[in-house]
Amino acid sequence: MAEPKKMYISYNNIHKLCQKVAKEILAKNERPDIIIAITGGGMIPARIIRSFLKVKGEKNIPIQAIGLSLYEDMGVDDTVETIGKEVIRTQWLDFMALDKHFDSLIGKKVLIVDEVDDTRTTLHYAVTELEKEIEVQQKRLNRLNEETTLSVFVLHNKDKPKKADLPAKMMETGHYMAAVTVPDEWLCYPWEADDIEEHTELAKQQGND
Ligand SMILES: O=P(O)(O)OC[C@H]1O[C@H](OP(=O)(O)OP(=O)(O)O)[C@H](O)[C@@H]1O
Repeated sequence: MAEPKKMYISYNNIHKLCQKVAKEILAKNERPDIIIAITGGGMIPARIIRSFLKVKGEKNIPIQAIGLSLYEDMGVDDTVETIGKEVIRTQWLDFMALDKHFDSLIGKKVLIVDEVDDTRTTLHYAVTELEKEIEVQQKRLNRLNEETTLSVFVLHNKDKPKKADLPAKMMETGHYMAAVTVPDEWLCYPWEADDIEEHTELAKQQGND
């Protein structure tokens, strides 16, 4: 089988994509109260966008990390059709280190960040689990009237059939933000590059600098 086409992305390009989306978020007056980075790919974009979301006189937005990894689930029957991908949770939210008023996500604007939306399996898992958790806490604390807004920011959305969905409301209200939609190619991020100079040059040649 032929190798899929490779798309090289530079650090500068990532920086600019974060800046573009941050501007859009601030223009809509939807500065998040908390950023949730999906490790590992979401960590660098989360850190960059936080700086662009900084507003004078306002506290820095806290970043929390959740660890989600796609695990090849070979199925019981070893045929191609049964091969799926399962999400494994390796790390979750921890409010202990935050300001004491920040005891949950209830009533907050939450920005979930990852680098790529490929089959959408990971984002679906993250959003579903966070929604479930918020609902449980709302019931427990009797805070049912507070509205929580979950948004998603990814650098790249691959234009392909997805294996899972995100809430229709999120998609319809502009709370799903992909800096760019790209063909279903092999995305080469700079943090994986052996030779960053060569990588950056290839990204430049493709206009991704
Ligand atoms: O849309 P999906 O098909 O779910 O794929 C996207 C996910 O896959 C990658 O994570 P991976 O599990 O490879 O871990 P990593 O971020 O640590 O590299 C990537 O960082 C996304 O989280």
